[in-house]
Amino acid sequence: MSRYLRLGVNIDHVATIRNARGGPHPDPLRAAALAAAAGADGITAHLREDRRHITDSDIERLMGSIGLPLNLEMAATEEMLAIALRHRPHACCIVPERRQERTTEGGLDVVGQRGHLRRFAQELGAAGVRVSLFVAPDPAQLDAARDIGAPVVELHTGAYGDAEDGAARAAELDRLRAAAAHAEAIGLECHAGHGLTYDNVGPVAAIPTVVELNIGHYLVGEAVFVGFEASIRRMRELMDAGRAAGAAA
Ligand SMILES: CC(=O)[C@@H](O)[C@H](O)COP(=O)(O)O
Ligand SMILES: NCC(=O)COP(=O)(O)O
Repeated sequence: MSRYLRLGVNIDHVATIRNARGGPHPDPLRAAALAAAAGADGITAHLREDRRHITDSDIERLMGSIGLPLNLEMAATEEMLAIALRHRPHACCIVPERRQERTTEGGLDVVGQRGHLRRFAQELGAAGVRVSLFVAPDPAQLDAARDIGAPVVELHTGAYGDAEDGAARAAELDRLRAAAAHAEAIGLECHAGHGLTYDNVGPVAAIPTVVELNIGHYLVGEAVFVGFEASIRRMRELMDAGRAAGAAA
């Protein structure tokens, strides 16, 4: 029997639209409530160092009211650690961050930053927070994640999403499949996300050892045309269809 695949809805880019005008609308909290109504299993929000979308006040309000597990994405900085330890969300996903980047470009270098990241994994874990590390589908990064005591990895699916349809995309999918199998073999829970769309989600949902997808930008974009709940429900259908196809294969 195939494992349930959770959907974490990332609401960052609702805040991007709000911040374009500086007022309160559209409110990411309302988006979180709609996501819950549409069947999301969790809410993901990335508090960037430059606060370009989600703000401290958003995190505070989300913690108080969403009724779904919150996955706080954050860089491995002292400022973010203090915020996470103050709020103690259900989960923290540690991500790499560059102020100049347009979006999260790659995975963490866990191999090179083992010492630094170990303390974050330990302090957050001791506070009861589920820690995940956002990494490229690279077995060496997964081994390092396990070594420093992180229970979960989230595979960066951006390269897969950006790849041309055909051989390049198939190669990226193979990397994701192999990394997800490796995660299971070494005892890590495996999530995936970034750049997933209606068109590319199926094959990732079919990977049996991936148990959570975090999806945001595309859902918010589609919401402009069909509404936020409808975009989430459609994504959920496509995830379920992908999962079922994977189980039948
Ligand atoms: C880490 C990650 O993938 C998400 O946070 C998502 O991409 C939205 O945030 P950015 O677009 O600011 O990276
Ligand atoms: N960690 C990935 C995430 O939360 C959503 O990424 P995207 O769908 O906004 O690219």
